[in-house]
Amino acid sequence: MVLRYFYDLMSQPSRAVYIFLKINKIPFEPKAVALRKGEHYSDEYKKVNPFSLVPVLDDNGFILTESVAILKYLVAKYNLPEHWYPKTNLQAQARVDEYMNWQHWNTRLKSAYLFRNLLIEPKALSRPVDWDKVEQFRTEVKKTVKFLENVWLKDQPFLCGQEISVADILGICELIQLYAVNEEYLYEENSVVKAWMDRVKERLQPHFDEAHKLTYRTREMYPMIKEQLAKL
Ligand SMILES: N[C@@H](CCC(=O)N[C@@H](CS)C(=O)NCC(=O)O)C(=O)O
Repeated sequence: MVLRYFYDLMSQPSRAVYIFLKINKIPFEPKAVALRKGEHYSDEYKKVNPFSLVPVLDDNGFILTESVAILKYLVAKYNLPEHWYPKTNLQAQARVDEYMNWQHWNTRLKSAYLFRNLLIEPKALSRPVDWDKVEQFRTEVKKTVKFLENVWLKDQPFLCGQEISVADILGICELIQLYAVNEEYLYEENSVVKAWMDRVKERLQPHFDEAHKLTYRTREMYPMIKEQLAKL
């Protein structure tokens, strides 16, 4: 039985599932999909995912989209440890669900829009960075970081309790996207959030760094990219 995984490591939810597969030693056939080359718009890929998005899991013909659904499916299928996504404690499970629902419009939306406005859109559309918009999203990211500190991480080391869960993997993969565009000060200046990120990273190594090689490389190239964008 083959588990095939379609992903692009520049995609935050793709990295979350990738790290999760690795950390739990789940064997899979990697199917990299290069979003920058538009491979997700090919007819072949649309047969896998008509939404033209990554990530996608193909479990012997059972196709599943949406990182949250994929993570929950993997926990159940491989009977993974309770802390990733609680089974017996209904309220603990609901708390993880609560974060995963919250993050779509918060950690993910705000960080992804900032990243998009600094890099993806100016590059793809050959137009200068809209600095007013960037400032708006910086403010939004700061608000999200404050919520992480004052709500999710209030009195606990991980987003949903005393132990790491899938929520932490999703959350850190969204925030770290900002490192690629030199905006990491937005979360690093918050000591509670920074300590949480360090804690989560440590638990996910060496897979965290492996999954983020492309993010780190983008960061190295960002000063040059920024110079090019300034000339548009
Ligand atoms: N809610 C989805 C989001 C999937 C998604 O937005 N993927 C992005 C990459 S992060 C994508 O494939 N974008 C391609 C495009 O918009 O053209 C999940 O969590 O899996």
